[in-house]
Amino acid sequence: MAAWSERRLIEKIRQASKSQDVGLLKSIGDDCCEVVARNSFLISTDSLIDGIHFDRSFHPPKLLGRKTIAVNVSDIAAMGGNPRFVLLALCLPVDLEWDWISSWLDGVLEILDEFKCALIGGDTVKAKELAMTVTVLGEPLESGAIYRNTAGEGDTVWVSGPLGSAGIGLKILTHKKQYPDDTRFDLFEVLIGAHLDPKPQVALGLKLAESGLVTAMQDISDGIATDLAHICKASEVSAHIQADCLPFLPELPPAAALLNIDVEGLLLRSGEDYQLVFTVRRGEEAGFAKRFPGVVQIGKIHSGEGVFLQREDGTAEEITFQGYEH
Ligand SMILES: Nc1ncnc2c1ncn2[C@@H]1O[C@H](COP(=O)(O)OP(=O)(O)O)[C@@H](O)[C@H]1O
Ligand SMILES: Cc1ncc(C[n+]2csc(CCOP(=O)(O)OP(=O)(O)O)c2C)c(N)n1
Ligand SMILES: [Mg+2]
Repeated sequence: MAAWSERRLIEKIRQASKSQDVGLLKSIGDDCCEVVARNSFLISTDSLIDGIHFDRSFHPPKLLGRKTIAVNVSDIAAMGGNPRFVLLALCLPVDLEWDWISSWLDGVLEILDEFKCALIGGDTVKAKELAMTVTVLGEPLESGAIYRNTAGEGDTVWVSGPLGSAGIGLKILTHKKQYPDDTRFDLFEVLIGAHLDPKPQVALGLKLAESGLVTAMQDISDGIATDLAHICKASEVSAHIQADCLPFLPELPPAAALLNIDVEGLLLRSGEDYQLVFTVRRGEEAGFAKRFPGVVQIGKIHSGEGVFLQREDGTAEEITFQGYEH
């Protein structure tokens, strides 16, 4: 199978990236790109490394291309912004097949198109290991971005959708790698999809920011135990969440039972769901779930520090920063 070549790859990127964006003065092909700043930009960068962030043996390249952009766009969603421009830095082993990187790029371009986001530059180098770094620029609403450090006592804590799906999805894929003939997991495509092709909550993030009722927000990449702890630490408050309020898909418990994995641990600690966790200003929680279908109230902000889980049986546990660790 043919290996990739730098000139061919950059030509494919250049051809595919002819953006009509009026804010784009200079795109791919010069020392820098040049964009017009209307107000301010939200700017974030994140890397995906072979063997750490993905397993090429089961991650289809096109879906990995989508995920590479999705996890970065999710950081813009978490600030209540709109992703506009992306830079792509690629470290590629010399023997990487052209078909693989070409499909990966097709996934990148597909999701960028879905978010009306333009690829405006990057870098391509030969390297020992496969790694991709994405930088994304987004625009906040005129009313401003939503930060992590502005949750207040009496605010309620919410999540945008089911937790633990991506975590169990990864466990299923890892199991199927070892036992390819185990057909018991064929019913759990939705969980596998949550790992392979996560959906960043851009539209919801914008609506939440627009509502003026959300005091702090963050995306869930490392699990709520860690990501809610970021909000608490930055805001100098504590959060008390209810175990029986944590939302999950109906497919999760039977899949977890087959693999003998604890459901609560998946919901709190597995990460990569790219849902939003956010706080709603005190006294504004009534009617909030009706206004934003799918969002779920899971707890409340108090004084003090840390994140605490309360169970139905009356037991409580501190879970501060107990999410995914590299
Ligand atoms: N190598 C680095 N140099 C400078 N800033 C960094 C570096 N690594 C992380 N940061 C900053 O630390 C903060 C937390 O990073 P991270 O945990 O990766 O956030 P996220 O979960 O949103 O990707 C961010 O503001 C990020 O820009
Ligand atoms: C092969 C493989 N092993 C483990 C994981 C699980 N995993 C890798 S990174 C990660 C958390 C998110 O990554 P990070 O780089 O911390 O994102 P950030 O918080 O910077 O957005 C998880 C749950 C995976 N996706 N693939
Ligand atoms: Mg990061």
